[in-house]
Amino acid sequence: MNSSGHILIVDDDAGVCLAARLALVSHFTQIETFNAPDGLDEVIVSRDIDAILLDMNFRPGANSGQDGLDWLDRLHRLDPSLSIVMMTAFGGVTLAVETLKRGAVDFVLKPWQNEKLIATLSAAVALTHAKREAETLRLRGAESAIRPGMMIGNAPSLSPVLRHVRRIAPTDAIVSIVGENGTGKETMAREIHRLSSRSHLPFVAVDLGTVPEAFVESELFGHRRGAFGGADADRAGRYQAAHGGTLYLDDIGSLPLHLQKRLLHVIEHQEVLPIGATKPVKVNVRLIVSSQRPLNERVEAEMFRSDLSMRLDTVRICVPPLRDRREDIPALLEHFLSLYARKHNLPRRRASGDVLKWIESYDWPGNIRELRHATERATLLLGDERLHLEDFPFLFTSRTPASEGGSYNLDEIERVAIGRAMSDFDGNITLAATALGLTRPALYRRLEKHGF
Ligand SMILES: Nc1ncnc2c1ncn2[C@@H]1O[C@H](COP(=O)(O)OP(=O)(O)OP(=O)(O)O)[C@@H](O)[C@H]1O
Repeated sequence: MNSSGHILIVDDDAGVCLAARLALVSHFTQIETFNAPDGLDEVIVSRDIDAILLDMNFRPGANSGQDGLDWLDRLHRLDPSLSIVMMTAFGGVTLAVETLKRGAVDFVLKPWQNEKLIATLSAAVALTHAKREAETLRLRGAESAIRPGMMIGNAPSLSPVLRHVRRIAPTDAIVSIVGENGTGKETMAREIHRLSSRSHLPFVAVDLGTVPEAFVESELFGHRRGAFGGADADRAGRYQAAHGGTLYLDDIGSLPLHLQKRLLHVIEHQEVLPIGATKPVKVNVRLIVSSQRPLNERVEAEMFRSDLSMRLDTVRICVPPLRDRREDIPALLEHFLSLYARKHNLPRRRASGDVLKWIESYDWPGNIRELRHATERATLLLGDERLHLEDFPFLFTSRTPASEGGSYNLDEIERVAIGRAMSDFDGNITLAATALGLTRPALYRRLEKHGF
C-alpha cells in the first residue's frame, strides 16, 4: 500500500527518526525528519505537509511531555486540519488522553510495531485530506456567495449603472470604473468579465497602489533572466498572464508617469516588451481600470498623461457610495450575516428593526467593505442570535463631535452627550442610560429623536 502523503518525523533521537523513516518510506510519497521542533511552524506553513509524527520530549532528561504538548498546541493552532500523531516512550494513558484532548489525532508508544505505525499514519493522512477537502468546499460555498453574478444591489441609484455594465460587458471596450474605497469596483470589473465572451479565460487583478514603484514595470510587463540584479529567471508579467482574458488595474492613477507611455503603447499595439527582452510578445487582453477620482483630475494635476487618460476613460462607470444606495443595506447585511455564519461555523445572527434602522442611517465611509467587516466582527462576537447596537459601537462615534465648540442649544447639548455616552460605553444601552441618568426606554426615545 502506498498512501500519498508528506510526513514529518520529529524526535531528538536520530535513531528513532531513522527507524521511523525506514518503516514509512515505502508507504508515503515523502518523509522528512527533524531532530528538534524549532522552525516547524515555518515548515508547515510553507510546505504541503499531510501528517506529523511528534515526540513528546526534546530536552535531555525531560520526560514530562510538556514540550510535546506545547508544540502540539502551537502547530494545531497554526493548521487545525493537519493531523498530528504523538509518540512517547514514557506516556501512560493520562498523557495520551491529554494529547488527544488537545487535538492530536492518535498516539503511538515506542517501541512501535511497524504495521501499527503505518496504519496510524495512513489514517492520519486520510483525515488531513478529508478535513482540507471539507474546508475547501465550505470556503468555496461561502465565497461563491460573493462571487460575480451574485452581486447584491437594486437601489435606484445603482440600476442605471448595472444596465450600463450589461451593455458594455460583451464588447472589448476598455472600461474605467470610478468610485470611493470599498464601493465594489473590483466586484463590478469581475461582473463585466463574467458577462463577456472571455469569462472562461483569466481575470487578473493588480492593485497598482500597493506595488512598489520600482517593481511596477516588471509586475505588469515581465522581465527576462538577468535583466536586473535578482532577475534569476524569466518572468511573465500580469499582462501576459491575462492573455485571452481581462486585466484589472486598480488605482490606475498611481501608475508612474514614465510607464504611462508604455501602457499606451501596449494598448495600441496589443504587445508587451518584458524588461531585457528584444522581441515584443503579442497579447490579447481586455483592460479594465479603476480609480477613486475621475482620471481627468490627475491630468489637471499633471500626474497623468492626457492621451492615456482619453484612451482609458471612454467608457466610464461610476459606482455610487453606499450612503447613496442605502436601500441595499438590509440585503447586503443579510448576505454578509449568512456568509460569515457559514464561514465561521457559527449561528446566523438576525437584525431586528431598531438595529437595522441605525445601520441603514450610518454613512459607511468605508462603504461595502466596511459593512462587510463590521458584519464579520459582529458574527464572531456573537452574544446571542439577535444583533444589538453594542455590536456596532462606531455607529455612534461618528455622530458625536459635531458641536464640541460649546453650543448653548439644549437640544444640541443633549445630542452630543448622548453620542458621547454611547461611544464611551461601546453602544451598551444600559450603561449609557445609567451614565446619562435616563431609563433605557427614555434613552431609546432620545436616540430616535436625534436620528442616531
Ligand atoms: N454588490 C455587492 N454585493 C456583495 N458584495 C459586494 C458587492 N460589492 C462589493 N462587495 C464586497 O465588498 C468588498 C469590497 O468590494 P471591492 O473590493 O470590489 O471594492 P473596491 O471598490 O474595488 O475596493 P478598493 O477601493 O479598495 O479597490 C468585497 O469584499 C466585495 O466582495
